Amino acid sequence: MAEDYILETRDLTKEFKGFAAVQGVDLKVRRGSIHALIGPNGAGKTTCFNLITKFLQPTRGTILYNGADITSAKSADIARLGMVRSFQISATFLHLTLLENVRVALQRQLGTALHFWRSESSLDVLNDRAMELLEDVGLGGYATQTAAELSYGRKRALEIATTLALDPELLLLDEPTSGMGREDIGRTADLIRRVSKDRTVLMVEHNLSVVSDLSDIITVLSRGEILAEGPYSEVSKNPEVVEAYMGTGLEANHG
Ligand SMILES: Nc1ncnc2c1ncn2[C@@H]1O[C@H](COP(=O)(O)OP(=O)(O)OP(=O)(O)O)[C@@H](O)[C@H]1O
Repeated sequence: MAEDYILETRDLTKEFKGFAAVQGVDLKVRRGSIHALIGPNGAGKTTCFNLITKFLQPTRGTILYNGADITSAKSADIARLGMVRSFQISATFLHLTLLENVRVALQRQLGTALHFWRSESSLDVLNDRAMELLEDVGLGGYATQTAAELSYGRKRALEIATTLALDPELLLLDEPTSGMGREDIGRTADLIRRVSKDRTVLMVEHNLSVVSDLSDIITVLSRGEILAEGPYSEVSKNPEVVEAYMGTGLEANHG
């Protein structure tokens, strides 16, 4: 049976003044999987994400989403197609409550459905859905607090709730545990596992313990190119990968 890929890149390449930050990348993300993109600093992970989400235009190559060529699509079109990148914390409204923050995200998604706003009961529906999303990310008990009052880890969870409000089919997570302490890392990993149940997750993540726990498939980038791909058990034993990570404790980081 043919594999079902939600996202595919072919020969994806981005050059900055002749320097190839991403070169000839053929990435295949299987529907329903948690797929991690890892690699040493400067490997091209962020550039890849920026290309996929159309923040950057590739120098050459093709990007297919659900089989459709989105290489020339606009960044704003991508979310409508079901591919959503986790918001940066700066997109959170600190003076609003958590419930209001999620409601804003839901309203954004429903923005064009004007008829929806005509009835009072539709606002209740919105509140109920916002509450559900907060509960999904473990923030049900904080709904009436302002975002400013949250710990760093919980702000990141709120960011995931506002992202889920857009009901993504493919969720792109940008270093979801960066800057977190051990407890928040564990909570975030559980959250990612939970929200991945009925969607695909592609994440750039530096914490290899999180990567090994969560990922079905790992793509290792090095100097803009794919160095290895497979489950963590294979990839972490690959001598080229170990060498690329030399001194960064690829094995030591695990567990
Ligand atoms: N706008 C740009 N102009 C010039 N060079 C760039 C630009 N963006 C990225 N680069 C270069 O491309 C390479 C890949 O960068 P990128 O940020 O994609 O790597 P990364 O794997 O995300 O690294 P990190 O783990 O440190 O975030 C780096 O050498 C970087 O200096």
